[in-house]
Amino acid sequence: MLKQEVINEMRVLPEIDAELEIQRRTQFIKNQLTDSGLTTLVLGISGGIDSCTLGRLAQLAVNELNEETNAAYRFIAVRLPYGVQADEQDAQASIDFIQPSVQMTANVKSAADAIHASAIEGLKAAGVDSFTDTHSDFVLGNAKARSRMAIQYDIAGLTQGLVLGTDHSAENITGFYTKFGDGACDLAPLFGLSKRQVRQLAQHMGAPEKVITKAPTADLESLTPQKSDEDSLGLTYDQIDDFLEGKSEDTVADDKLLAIYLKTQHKRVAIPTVYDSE
Ligand SMILES: Nc1ncnc2c1ncn2[C@@H]1O[C@H](COP(=O)(O)OP(=O)(O)OC[C@H]2O[C@@H]([n+]3cccc(C(=O)O)c3)[C@H](O)[C@@H]2O)[C@@H](O)[C@H]1O
Ligand SMILES: Nc1ncnc2c1ncn2[C@@H]1O[C@H](COP(=O)(O)OP(=O)(O)OP(=O)(O)O)[C@@H](O)[C@H]1O
Ligand SMILES: [Mg+2]
Repeated sequence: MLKQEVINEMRVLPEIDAELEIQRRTQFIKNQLTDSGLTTLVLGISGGIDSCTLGRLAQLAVNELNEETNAAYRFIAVRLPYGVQADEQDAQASIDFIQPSVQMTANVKSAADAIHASAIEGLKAAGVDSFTDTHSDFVLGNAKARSRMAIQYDIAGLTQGLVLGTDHSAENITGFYTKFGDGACDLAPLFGLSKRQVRQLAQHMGAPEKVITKAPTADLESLTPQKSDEDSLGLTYDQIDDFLEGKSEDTVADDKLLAIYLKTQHKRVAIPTVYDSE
């Protein structure tokens, strides 16, 4: 039955030992970095709980590697605002908590605006112009996420780095990320955790309370700044987490979630070729 198949695919345990998950995922990051022969980890720090948690795990990983070897591993925490960000203080609180080897800022506004304006201009010149302001703003939101991805890969290229991704199972199951934007990365150390389990790890490591308890937001749409993920999805993270942890008895929410899962399946599979349909 689909529900159980999806639960199995998402790998979430009903209960976790936070300390063990921290050690296991830190070790995974260390292994990926040493196996790659590279020296640097790169991650955008938004002010949300996912990047706060993974940023700290990344810093723990490089701290341990530097204690164990003579090499100089580092974590670069990247602020990637689009113009001025409303929850900038939360991003700064995350950085204070993470204590990254390096912190830097790259504003994505000019890159994202240029990509979107070029597309609109070209389409209009070709006589295709039937999109509303709301639709255009939504698509620009995805250009922001893809600009963040491009900048992080630029930084990784310049610094012998790997790009980390914050995708966890509550995000993976909903496909609630931009394809080849924040969905693109070299490793996804939070996969297998529900949203409340990500918060559990953050709490255990001593992350700032205001970041742990804040409402998750993609914050991509300029017309609706700081819109909550739950409003966008029409589901609460408690409903998604209960499903993932095998605890949901809410068949209406389960069906809604499964419909979202099926609709976003193209984001989770390898790029199709002719051989997939033969
Ligand atoms: N059936 C199909 N088979 C193969 N490809 C398919 C497809 N349907 C769409 N596509 C392709 O995928 C594209 C749509 O995907 P995509 O560009 O991702 O766009 P889309 O899924 O429409 O939007 C991304 C959603 O993720 C949310 N998001 C994004 C980033 C971060 C976060 C966050 O929580 O922080 C949330 C965002 O708010 C929005 O609701 C289409 O333009 C098309 O190219
Ligand atoms: N303004 C930003 N600055 C830097 N990185 C960003 C920014 N916005 C998004 N990102 C990157 O994209 C990722 C996906 O965003 P997402 O909103 O899912 O995670 P989050 O903000 O860390 O946590 P939450 O989902 O609770 O808001 C972030 O974890 C971060 O790495
Ligand atoms: Mg966010």
